[in-house]
Amino acid sequence: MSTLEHIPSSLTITRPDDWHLHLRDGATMASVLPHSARQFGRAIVMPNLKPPVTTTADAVAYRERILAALPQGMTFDPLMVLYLTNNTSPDEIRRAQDSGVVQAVKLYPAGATTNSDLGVTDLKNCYKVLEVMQEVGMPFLVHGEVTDPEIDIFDREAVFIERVMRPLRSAFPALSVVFEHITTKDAAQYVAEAEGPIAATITAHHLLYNRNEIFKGGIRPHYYCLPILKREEHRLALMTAAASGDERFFLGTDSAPHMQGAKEAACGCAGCYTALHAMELYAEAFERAGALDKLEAFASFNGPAFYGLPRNTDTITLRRESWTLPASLPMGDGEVIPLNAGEQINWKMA
Ligand SMILES: NC(=O)N[C@@H](CC(=O)O)C(=O)O
Repeated sequence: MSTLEHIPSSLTITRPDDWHLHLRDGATMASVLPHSARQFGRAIVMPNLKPPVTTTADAVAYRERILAALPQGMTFDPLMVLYLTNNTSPDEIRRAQDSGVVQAVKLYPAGATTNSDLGVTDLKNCYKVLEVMQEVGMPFLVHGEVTDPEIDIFDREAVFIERVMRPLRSAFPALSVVFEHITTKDAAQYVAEAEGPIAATITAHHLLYNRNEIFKGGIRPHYYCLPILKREEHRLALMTAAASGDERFFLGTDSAPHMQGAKEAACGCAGCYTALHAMELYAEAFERAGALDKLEAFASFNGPAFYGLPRNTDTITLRRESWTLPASLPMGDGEVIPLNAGEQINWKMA
């Protein structure tokens, strides 16, 4: 599919799911929801609210707020996640499992990213909890970056594999782990080759861009996210993994809205907003890689297989049609600037 004549004018695939989404809460959530629900049947909803979603009761209440904010006529199944802290109890995991609402538990190493201050300082504090998760089959979603300030920001994921991921998985070999939003060839290779139940999500922006994008013609805060964009060799390895057909790799947008002022600031927040146009961006990435025929497995099959859920039964259609992204999106009482704001994009959700 390297030449234009081989590119289809439209693409109909099983409805995809987003296995890593920041919906936030309140008015922002109400604005994000229709963007995600238009494309995706379900999403793994990140728990890094302020305060974070640390209990089953919090997750149930958050899910109800999401469903109440869903526009009439739209369907969307929010899959809830607990935020692991040093104080999470094994009983909380059993409650979560019994609830049928909580699908996974998330590791935010303390200080790694947005709203991670209450995250885990040392995974050893959580071994009793991880034992129960392994026993009941609760997946562990891992933000895979060390927080050691001595480690260069571009190396934090690779160092995490050696310092945290390998010891974790040798202590809990039957624990299902999702290495969230991988950004390096090291992580792609680790996930492809590791033994046992492991998978990884990959964002659209890490498939499309390398770190030059952050500095093209000046500093461009809307391309700053965590884990940060890496070198081209890493982008290529991620694209190869996503298009390989390997069931361990699946779609997770990590779409993360921050208000314009919080990003365009002296110390701006990390996060790219892609919920508006995620499938269009993934289609663009897979088209450039000559791998449009691999998009459906990555977006719609591999995730449910890993989570033990059925595939969605309806479809979406993407047309190869250029359109211009809005320059900004009103959200709550502010504006969010989507990734590629004001630029042309070659695919359009029908
Ligand atoms: N991806 C980001 O850069 N930011 C996310 C947090 C996260 O997933 O790291 C956010 O919540 O803003």
